[in-house]
Amino acid sequence: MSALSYVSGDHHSAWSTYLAQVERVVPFLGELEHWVDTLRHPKRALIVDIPLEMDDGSVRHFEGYRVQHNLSRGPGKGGVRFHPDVTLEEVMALSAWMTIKCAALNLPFGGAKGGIRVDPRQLSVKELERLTRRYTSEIGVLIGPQQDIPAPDVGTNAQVMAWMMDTYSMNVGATTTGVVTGKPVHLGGSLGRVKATGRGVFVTGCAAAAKMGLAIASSRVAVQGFGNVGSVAAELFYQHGAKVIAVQDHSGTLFNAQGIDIPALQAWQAAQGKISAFPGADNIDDSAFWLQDIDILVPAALEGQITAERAQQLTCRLVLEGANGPTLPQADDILRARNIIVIPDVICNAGGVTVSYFEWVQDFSSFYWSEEEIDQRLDTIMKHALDAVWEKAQQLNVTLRTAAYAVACERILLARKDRGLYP
Ligand SMILES: NC(=O)c1ccc[n+]([C@@H]2O[C@H](COP(=O)([O-])OP(=O)(O)OC[C@H]3O[C@@H](n4cnc5c(N)ncnc54)[C@H](O)[C@@H]3O)[C@@H](O)[C@H]2O)c1
Ligand SMILES: N[C@@H](CCC(=O)O)C(=O)O
Repeated sequence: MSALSYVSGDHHSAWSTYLAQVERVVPFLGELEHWVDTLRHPKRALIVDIPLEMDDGSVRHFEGYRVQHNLSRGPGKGGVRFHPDVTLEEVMALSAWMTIKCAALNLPFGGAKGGIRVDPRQLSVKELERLTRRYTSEIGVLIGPQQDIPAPDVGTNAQVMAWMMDTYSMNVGATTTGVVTGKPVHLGGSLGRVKATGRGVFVTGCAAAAKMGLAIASSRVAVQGFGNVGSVAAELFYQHGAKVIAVQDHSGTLFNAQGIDIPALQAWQAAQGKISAFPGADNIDDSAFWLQDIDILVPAALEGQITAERAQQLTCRLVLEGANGPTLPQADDILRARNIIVIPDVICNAGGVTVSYFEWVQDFSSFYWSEEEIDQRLDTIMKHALDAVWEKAQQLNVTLRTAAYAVACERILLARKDRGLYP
């Protein structure tokens, strides 16, 4: 294994977490181990400077990235994150998790990710549009409907995707809907995409709960992150009779032992831009979130949230990783020792990229599917992927994460091997 010169070596970074996860699958790769080093090397990493004229006339510079981790199985695919903590190493890890995710679901994509180190909440809509357009032009050398297809992630949404699509289209001189997914439906977006990730979390959660003999309707759930992923997952659990007793976002933590009224919280969040001070629950200390008496935990915010210490404290039986990389490797070991089942990010939150794949296919054929058709296909793919990984975990006697990596890495490395190395 060769270390990358541009990596910090920080053992708590998302990239370190990803590398540790790869390490755990190596004993199960057989002769494909010969190729595993390819997974430790992003194919391309672009750093861009984005000068932005602010509304007051001043100019600020922001750092942006697009990383294509692996392209062995198809064009790069993965979201764009706007967040003040974004770094190159984080984007590398997020792009690598996309490689594993797309292969675990058998989608014809490699893995990519992008981001800008910025707090989008501090920008006006016009500043955000200018920032997005300049970023899109700067990464234009890498993206394209057959090269690399961005999508939403933390801090971005359908509007940001519309600006990206429009900027790319202006630069190439033709409307190119297939360059990004997660667009508004009237601009070539797919029905079902907005709710797809949360829906996938719920569907895989139900399938896992059924295998464990855990009844959703009487379960107690805690959700960290109340954005695109967390709020939809919470809504589906609520609709199916579960009590969502704790919700946390960047502004604070809510608790209601009788269950929080999720539609009311969604309305509050939409109006306030945060969950804190919601009148239908108590505001509790953030650290208390991890101590509640629950059956199911849905981390749906950022990486590294389930530390070894928190893994010891959790009372749940099931963790559904809506977020990418929420569990540190040491915590994974503790959860396994405590018989807490973790449905890993690369399966659990794959509903989003799966419907992104549907969107990309629909854009190419200019033939659009009904929401019912999309939901049915999504549910089938998610359940099938979970079943395959569950069976693999039993066969190898490993966690579901390592089993998912075994399924995915076999596909990626076989593609690498058969494509060969020489130009
Ligand atoms: N959007 C997608 O389609 C998609 C698909 C798969 C995975 N994911 C992953 O899901 C996670 C959430 O993404 P999203 O699209 O819902 O983002 P989002 O921007 O819509 O929401 C993020 C949420 O996390 C909360 N948050 C931020 N910092 C926090 C902190 N320190 N503590 C608690 N909460 C905090 C925010 O308040 C917000 O509620 C990310 O890990 C992302 O990579 C997103
Ligand atoms: N950002 C999302 C969605 C990616 C996509 O749709 O391409 C993820 O992490 O899976």
